[in-house]
Amino acid sequence: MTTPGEPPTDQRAAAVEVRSVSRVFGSGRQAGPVVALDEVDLTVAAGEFVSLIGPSGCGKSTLLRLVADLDTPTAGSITVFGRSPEQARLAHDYGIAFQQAGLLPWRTVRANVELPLGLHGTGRAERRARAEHLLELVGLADFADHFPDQLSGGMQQRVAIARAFAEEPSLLLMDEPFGALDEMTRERLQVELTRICAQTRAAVVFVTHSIPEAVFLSDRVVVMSARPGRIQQVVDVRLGAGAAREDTLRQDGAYFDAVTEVRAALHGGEPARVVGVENR
Ligand SMILES: Nc1ncnc2c1ncn2[C@@H]1O[C@H](COP(=O)(O)OP(=O)(O)OP(=O)(O)O)[C@@H](O)[C@H]1O
Repeated sequence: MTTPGEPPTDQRAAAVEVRSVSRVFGSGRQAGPVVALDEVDLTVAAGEFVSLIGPSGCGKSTLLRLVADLDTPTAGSITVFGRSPEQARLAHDYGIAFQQAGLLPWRTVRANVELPLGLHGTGRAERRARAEHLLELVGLADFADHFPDQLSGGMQQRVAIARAFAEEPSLLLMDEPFGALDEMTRERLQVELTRICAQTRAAVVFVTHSIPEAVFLSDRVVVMSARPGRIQQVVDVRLGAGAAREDTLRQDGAYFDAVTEVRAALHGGEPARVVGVENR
C-alpha cells in the first residue's frame, strides 16, 4: 500500500537495512549519556526470521523501536523495504506485537483483529472475511464474539498476533510477545507463528530472552552485547529457512547444536556477567 507522494514498497529490497546506527540517550544529572546502540549494522532479508538476543539493557527493544519508527537514531540510517521507517509505518508495511497483547477491552476479539483494517479503510465485508481467516489460523474461530477479558493470556496473545497479521504485512516486529506465557502455551504459539510466517512469507524481527525460543524460530540469531549495545555475533541456525517448525525439532541434534552455539556466543567466556537471558 502506498500513500500519495511516497515511493512504493520495493519488494526486492531487504525487509530491514540498519546501517551504522547509534542511539545515545541524553545524560541525566548523575549519570553520563547511555549508548544504547553503537554503530549497529544489520540486514534482514524479505521472508527471513531474525531474533535479537542479549543481556538486559543491550539495546534489543531500542533497535526494534527504531525500525518501527517509535524512536529515531542518533546516527546512521534505517530502511524498511527500501523506504524510511516513517514511510513504512504510513504505508502499513509492518505489523507489531509486544509482550502486552494490548487489546481494546471494549471490542470483541473479531473487532480487535479488524481494527487495523478499519483504520486503513478496508470495506466491512473484506474486514470480516480477513478477521475470520486469521482467527481460524490462530485457532480462535470460536471466540470471535468474546471480549478479551473472557480469554486466557495465551489466547489474548494469539488475538494480538492475528491483529498484527491483519494487514498482511511483509514484516512483523515482535518484542517478547510470548514472554508472559506459560511454557506449554509458549511452545504451541512458537509452532503457530512459524506456520503463519511460512504461509504469508513475512519477515520477522523477534526480541527474546530465551535461547531455545530464538533457535526454534529463527533463520538467524543476532547476539548482542551491552554497554555499548553492539552486535557480538550472528548465528546461522540452518534448521530449514522460511519453513514451518514442528515440535519434534526440539529433540533434534541440529537444534541442540544451535542452542549450544548461541549460548557460547552470549556468554563469550564470561557467563557470570550475562544477566537476563533464559537458558531453558
Ligand atoms: N527512553 C530512554 N531514555 C533513557 N535511556 C533509555 C531509554 N530507553 C532505553 N534506554 C536505555 O538504553 C539501554 C538499552 O535499553 P533497551 O530497552 O533497548 O534494552 P533491552 O536489551 O531491550 O533490555 P531488556 O532485555 O531488559 O528488555 C538501557 O541501558 C536503557 O536504560
